[in-house]
Amino acid sequence: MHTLSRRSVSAVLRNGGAGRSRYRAAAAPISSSCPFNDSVGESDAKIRWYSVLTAGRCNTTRSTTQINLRNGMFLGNRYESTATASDASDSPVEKYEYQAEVTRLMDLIVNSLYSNKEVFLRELISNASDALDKLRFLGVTQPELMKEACDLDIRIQSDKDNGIITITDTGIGMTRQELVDCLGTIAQSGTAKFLKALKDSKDAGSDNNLIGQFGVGFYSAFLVSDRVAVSSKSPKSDKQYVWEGEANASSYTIREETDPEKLIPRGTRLTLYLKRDDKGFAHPERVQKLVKNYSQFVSFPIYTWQEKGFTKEVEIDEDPAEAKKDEQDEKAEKKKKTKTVVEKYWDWELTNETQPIWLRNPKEVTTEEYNEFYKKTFNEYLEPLASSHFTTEGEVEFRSILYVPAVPPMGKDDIVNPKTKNIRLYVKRVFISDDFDGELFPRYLSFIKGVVDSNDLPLNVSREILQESRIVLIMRKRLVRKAFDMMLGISMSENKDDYEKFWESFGKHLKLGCIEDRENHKRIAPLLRFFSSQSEEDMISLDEYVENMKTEQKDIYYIAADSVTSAKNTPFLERLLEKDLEVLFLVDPIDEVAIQNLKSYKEKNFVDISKEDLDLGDKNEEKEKEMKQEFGQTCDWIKKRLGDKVASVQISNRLSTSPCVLVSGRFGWSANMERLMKAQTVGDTSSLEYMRGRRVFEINPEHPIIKNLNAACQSSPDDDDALRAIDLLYDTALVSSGFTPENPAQLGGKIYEMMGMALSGKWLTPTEVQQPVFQPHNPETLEAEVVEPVSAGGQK
Ligand SMILES: Nc1ncnc2c1ncn2[C@@H]1O[C@H](COP(=O)(O)OP(=O)(O)OP(=O)(O)O)[C@@H](O)[C@H]1O
Repeated sequence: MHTLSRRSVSAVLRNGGAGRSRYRAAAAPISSSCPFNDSVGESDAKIRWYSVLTAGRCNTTRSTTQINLRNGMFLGNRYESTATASDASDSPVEKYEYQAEVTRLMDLIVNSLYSNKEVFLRELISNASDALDKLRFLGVTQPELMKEACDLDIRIQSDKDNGIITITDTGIGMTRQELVDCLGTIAQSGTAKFLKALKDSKDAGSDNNLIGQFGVGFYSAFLVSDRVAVSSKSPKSDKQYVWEGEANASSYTIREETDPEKLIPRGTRLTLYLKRDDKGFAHPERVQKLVKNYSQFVSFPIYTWQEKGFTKEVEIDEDPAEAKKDEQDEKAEKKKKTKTVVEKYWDWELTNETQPIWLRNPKEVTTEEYNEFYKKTFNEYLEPLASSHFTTEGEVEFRSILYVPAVPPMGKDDIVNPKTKNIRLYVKRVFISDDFDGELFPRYLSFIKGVVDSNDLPLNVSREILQESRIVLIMRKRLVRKAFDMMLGISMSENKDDYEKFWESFGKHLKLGCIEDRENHKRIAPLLRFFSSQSEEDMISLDEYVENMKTEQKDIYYIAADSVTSAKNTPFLERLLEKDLEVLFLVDPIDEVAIQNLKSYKEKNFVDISKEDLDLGDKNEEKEKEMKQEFGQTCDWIKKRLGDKVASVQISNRLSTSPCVLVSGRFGWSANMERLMKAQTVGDTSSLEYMRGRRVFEINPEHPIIKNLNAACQSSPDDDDALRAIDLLYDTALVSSGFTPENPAQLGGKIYEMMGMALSGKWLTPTEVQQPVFQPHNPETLEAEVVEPVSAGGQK
């Protein structure tokens, strides 16, 4: 712990922290570049990779703000330059306008009724910690950045009488240009996410919630401050600059720091001038409590400035009358009187736990601590569903804590976007990156969060190294295995709600895994859940299905449809239900492809009951032969009528109440797949015709319609009514089997025609039917006039 002698305490108080009056600014040109891109002789592509990750802000601002070429520098929207100093400093003060989004954000923050304002400290400490991380990382290859001999730490001092808080870090700091780029614009940070969520959210009342959910980074300082000063010294520049902004202002100022008392060796000092109602935040005990509460797991020491006391004995001045009395008392002992007093002084106090939690012995870490670490590190509000803390030794050494979140991230495209910043990679405790593209986890597992600390990777690890390294490959395998162990743990837990939550949030991810990760099929399959013909309300696992299989049942049956209702009413189910065989209902668009990729589970094949050659294990060759003899000719006759629409007509073994069904060829698309493919095809769909495969028309020989047609085939195969019945039968089978009819209007026409035939003579005589009930009164305007129906024996 960094402690100061009591004498130095007052010096520290005067200088605001780290004995920094030794450092003086020397005149030197200002770096004209982005923070970490192209400075300090940087040539190493590896570093540039990290630089791009961390300094995206510079690149994005160029297009959105005006470029003023002055000394070759990008100056943002500077619109006024004035030499009037707002401070003791006599350096010129330059005024800049905020980017439009920042103004909007500031407006929101300043006028927000957000009650949990204390998050400001968490956000600012997190920025300080990031700045220290960046310095430590860049310092590996550019030791000159760390030439100032100061510890990597964060110090928070508060002045409760004046309502001022200062937060000082010894991190990477900001050059003048970086102050403009970083604090006057918004980049791809949590703040940008906040703004996006705000845009997406229709409910204006949720603004306040969103501040809490995303954090608004640096600007959260304005939740509690009227005025904020950011004094920063980058190791890439010889000068220190001060950024100053006020709540409710559309501009900020930048000037050089020239007051020697205020110079810092490296890093950034934020001074918050608190609003009248928020001055309570400057109470040292409150600051300490907030740090303990929100920033316990920041991996750099955080010191807060605290009043301390120690007890000592002091002599008491004696009362003269008493003294005289004592003198007279010869037997009295010659002993001075003392009392105990408390001596007060101020000193820095280490306020957080600095040993990273993942380096601790798992036996000594409580679930609450793991959950707290998760919430603080990943800015989460809900506890994780599971966590796993482990160390691997041997070939590759690393420590890790992984978490399964309770909810998916905001944003619809996350399932296909592996870039989630969910895994924080450290090498020997140095933070390296959280920007991965599937290197540590396959994209379908990109929702897993956690930290990984490797002892084997080099500190200057680049993306190329990550992608090609054998070490990373082994790490990935182990991480994936641990992630599956966690998920299996949730699935086997007695608390069924947890797995339901998990499945709702990440079920789709696992199904994507069936398609993308053949190697882990055995791990994914037990985690899958489906509705079934015997469980329409609660999803079942494949294990439950297998346990419920009939002794003679060889396969796992499934049907894909667009809903449970469609699935349970499909004609394909008829015989299976009769035989009490369970059928899985695949109602999510991705289900069918996922199951087809799995192929089997516990040596039982998945069988689509809407495809040809369905074997229900009850083949009766004798009966089949008989049926063929009786209906063979009818099958040929129907095939002749339907032509190329079907590949063949066969006698069905899967129907009991429907007359017929249209099944897909074994290797072709099911009706469900055909529907999905059509929905996804843009433009001409004719190519789909080639890909959909063959269709087989199956007839139910027990059904009266088929029996009737069989008779027609024998007696009058050319009868128009019989042929039209075949057409209608085909079209109806198309619809009931889940396909889309090629010409729905024509099908409607056929049905009306049949209805007409069925109803003719039932209520009206043929002549009455000929008379229209409505007649145009005036053919030009087509206005209709109701004509009283003729009542000639029939009913209206
Ligand atoms: N203490 C600091 N030292 C160095 N740079 C800082 C410091 N505080 C902020 N910055 C710079 O200002 C930028 C803006 O900070 P801000 O907090 O608004 O966003 P962020 O940290 O990038 O993301 P988030 O919104 O998630 O906090 C940071 O990216 C960083 O470059």
